[in-house]
Amino acid sequence: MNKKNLLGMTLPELKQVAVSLGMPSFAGGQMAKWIYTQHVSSIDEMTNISKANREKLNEHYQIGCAKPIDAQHSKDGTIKYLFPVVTTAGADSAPVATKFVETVYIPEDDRATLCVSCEVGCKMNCLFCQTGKQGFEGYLTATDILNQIYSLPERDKLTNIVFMGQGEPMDNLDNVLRATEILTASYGYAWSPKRITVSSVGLKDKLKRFLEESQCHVAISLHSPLHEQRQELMPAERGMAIEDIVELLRNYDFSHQRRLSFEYIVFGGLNDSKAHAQAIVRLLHGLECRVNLIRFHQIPHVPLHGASEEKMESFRDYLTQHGIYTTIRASRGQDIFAACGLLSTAKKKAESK
Ligand SMILES: C[S@@+](CC[C@H](N)C(=O)[O-])C[C@H]1O[C@@H](n2cnc3c(N)ncnc32)[C@H](O)[C@@H]1O
Ligand code: SF4
Repeated sequence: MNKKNLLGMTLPELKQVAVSLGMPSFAGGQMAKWIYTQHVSSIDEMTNISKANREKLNEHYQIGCAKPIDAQHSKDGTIKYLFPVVTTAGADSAPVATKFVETVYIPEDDRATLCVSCEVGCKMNCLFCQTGKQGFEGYLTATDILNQIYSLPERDKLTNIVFMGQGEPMDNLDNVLRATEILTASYGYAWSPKRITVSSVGLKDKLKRFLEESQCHVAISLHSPLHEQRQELMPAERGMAIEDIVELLRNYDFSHQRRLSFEYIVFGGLNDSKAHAQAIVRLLHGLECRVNLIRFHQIPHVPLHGASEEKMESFRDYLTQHGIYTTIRASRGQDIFAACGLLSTAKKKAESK
């Protein structure tokens, strides 16, 4: 019999588990503490729950955590981990297979960021992204999203989490929302939503739901302010155009705690002209946001190249001078293929056998 995972359950669900096994409902609160505060790896470690009750729990449930099976170290301190995950065919479907995802730990002077994955591969097929080239291989459960944090050797050093690994968060929204709820709930990790950023290409209806149901920071992958060109780079533009994404975002408040940013890979000779910068200024006019310029990380068989450093700086300066605070994001972990858009576990299954 497949045991159910406790990691990824909300407090009401843990209480429900307790009651269903004839335990008092407060045992659900005890379980939440053991899991989300103590990070136990087995039910037997929950020592304030009686042995008889732990035995009952063990019959049907497990924690659901799993250590990374590989780690690659970059010369800049970035570490890329390979986690086993049990994918599902749909948000509520039964497990289908064990696959792998990559998770990137990025230490800096005063912070440590974890870039987590929410899918194996991705359906969105952006022209410039290695994960997109992998194709879609399955949704991660909330257990497996949270396990990337739970079982991370540097877990206690983390200051920030970004959903910028493999997959499109809006395409696996139920599980992403469940994970962010547990990360921010007082019974869970009790993190401020200000420490979590969810990055998306923008999917119709899903983005709206995310904006309404979460308080986490939002990053939108922009890459071109022009409909035709964005569509060529990112097929998702056909489902939700950038103008509609921006219109939707205008309904929410980003002037206080919650931050909105736009990510923009600067491709040489493609989207780095003054006309592009002007179009971005027009598109984002009056919206409280910032722009992050990203260096293109070259992937095989794609006829795109990154803009020069000089071009990136003048693009940044133009936007900043026209009222849009713009920064150039440092590339991290490029030597171990851990930088933005380089994650792929297409071959990992075969290699690990
Ligand atoms: C891999 S995506 C994951 C999150 C989400 N699916 C998205 O696209 O926003 C994270 C960021 O990496 C960027 N990215 C993808 N491929 C890249 C590449 N080859 N070089 C630099 N950035 C890339 C994406 O555009 C996005 O802004
Ligand atoms: S950039 Fe994001 S949405 Fe596009 S293919 Fe890569 S992971 Fe998917």
